[in-house]
Formats: sequence, structure tokens, C-alpha cells
Amino acid sequence: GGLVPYLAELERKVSEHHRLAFQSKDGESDWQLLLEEGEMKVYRREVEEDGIVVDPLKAQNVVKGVTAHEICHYFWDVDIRMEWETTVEIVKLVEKISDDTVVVYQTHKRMWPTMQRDSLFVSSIRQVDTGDDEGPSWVVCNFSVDHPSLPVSNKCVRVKLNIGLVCQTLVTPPADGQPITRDDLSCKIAYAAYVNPGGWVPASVLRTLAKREYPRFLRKFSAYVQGKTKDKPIMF
Ligand SMILES: O=S(=O)(CCO)c1ccc(-c2ccc(C3CCCC3)c([C@@H]3C[C@@H]3c3ccccn3)c2)cc1
Repeated sequence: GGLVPYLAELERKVSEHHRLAFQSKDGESDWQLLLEEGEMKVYRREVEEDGIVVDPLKAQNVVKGVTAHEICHYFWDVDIRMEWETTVEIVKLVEKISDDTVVVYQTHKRMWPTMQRDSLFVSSIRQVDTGDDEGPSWVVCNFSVDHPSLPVSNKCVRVKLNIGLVCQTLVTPPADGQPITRDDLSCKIAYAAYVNPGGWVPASVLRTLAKREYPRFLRKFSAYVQGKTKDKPIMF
């Protein structure tokens, strides 16, 4: 389909998110700590492009009792997105490119006083070898594409996004011979979001919105996955 050129870009973005995920931010001292809550740390850089706020966001968290595969699976699975994503109105699977790569269309709830936004993006899940002794990472990358069947509508402003969720499973080995239980598991998460609102939004409005909504999403989504998996066999 018309998406073949995007598949090369997708591979580049997955590698980039994986490379940057657990890299310490010392190099980029201009990250502003927005919030620190237990293991969750949320940072942002203040960036404007042509007067439009496009602040990159970076967050780390550790979620107990779940694996990297489980966190990435529930983040990627379009069918259950509305169970945890409270800021979108419509989620539509536009095209299934492969078992781990789909094209998704979403409308985001209108945030007064801004115009409603929509997004059209490739969403891909995969395991990436990390090369260290912590075992492989699981990665989900969502990034905007143009798609012939979803032209930009005059009702919504199309955002441009590039999102990376990179996760690693941490296991504290149980007493020898004991099977691993969820009490021995946690998942280290690195979330990166670059969202261009696609049109002018007052800087203060967007920055307040991001400061509230990203931590809310990380809290709600983490708790959602813990709830969904607690009585299920562990998905490594
Ligand atoms: O991680 S995901 O892939 C999850 C799949 O849904 C994702 C997360 C966030 C967005 C997103 C889309 C639009 C907007 C704004 C732009 C102007 C008016 C709305 C924002 C701003 C940053 C604030 C925000 C942050 C989190 C949640 C909602 N709102 C974020 C898109 C995708």
C-alpha cells in the first residue's frame, strides 16, 4: 500500500526511541522536571516552532507486577484503547499492515478554547534486543502519517505526533526453584512524546494541559494494566 515509505521511517523511529529511552538526560540539561511522584518522573523541554508550542515530553516510571510485553501490548491494542484513554473520542483502526503494525485514526476531545484535534498514525509493537543483561525491551512507536483514505477534515486540526514507549521487565529471582510470580516482577517504562498541535494553541493553555494530562495518562494507564493482568498468567 501507500505506506511502504513509512515502514523505513518506522524502523528508524523505533531504533531512535530505543536508543534514547534509558539514556541519562545529563547531556540535555534543559529538561525541566515537571513532576516527581514515587518512581514516576515527568520532564519537558520548552520548544516552539513557528510560534507553535511543540514541547517534547519524557517520562520514566516503574510499574509493579507487570511485564514490558504486557505494558506495550495494552498500550498498542486499539480494541481496548477506550478503556484507559480518557482524552480521545473516536479510535478507528484504518489499516492492518501486519500482526504488529497498524494505522490508527483518533479524534481527541476538544480542549477549550482550542479547536478539536485528530491524529492519524502508524502504531507498531515489537521486541528489541537491548544487549545488556536486563533482557530485551518491548517498544511501541506511534507516529503520524498521511493516508489517502483519511484526508484532513475541516472539523479537526490534524496533530503531528511521534510517541515512543520503551519498556524493560525487571525480575527479582524468587527463592531457587520457586516459579516467578507477579510479586517478583516490575516494568521499567520510558515514554517520550513529541506532539505538534498542528495549529496555534495559546502556550499557557497547551503547557497547562500537558502538565496535567501526561501524568494522568501515565497513572491511569499503569493502574489499568495492573488491574487487567493481576489474575492472568504472566505474558513475558
Ligand atoms: O501516547 S499516545 O500515542 C496514546 C494514544 O492516544 C498520545 C498521547 C497524547 C496525544 C495528544 C494529542 C493532542 C494533544 C493536544 C494538542 C492540542 C490540543 C490537544 C496532546 C496534548 C499534550 C496534551 C495531552 C497529553 C496527554 C493526553 C492528552 N492531551 C496530546 C496523542 C497521542
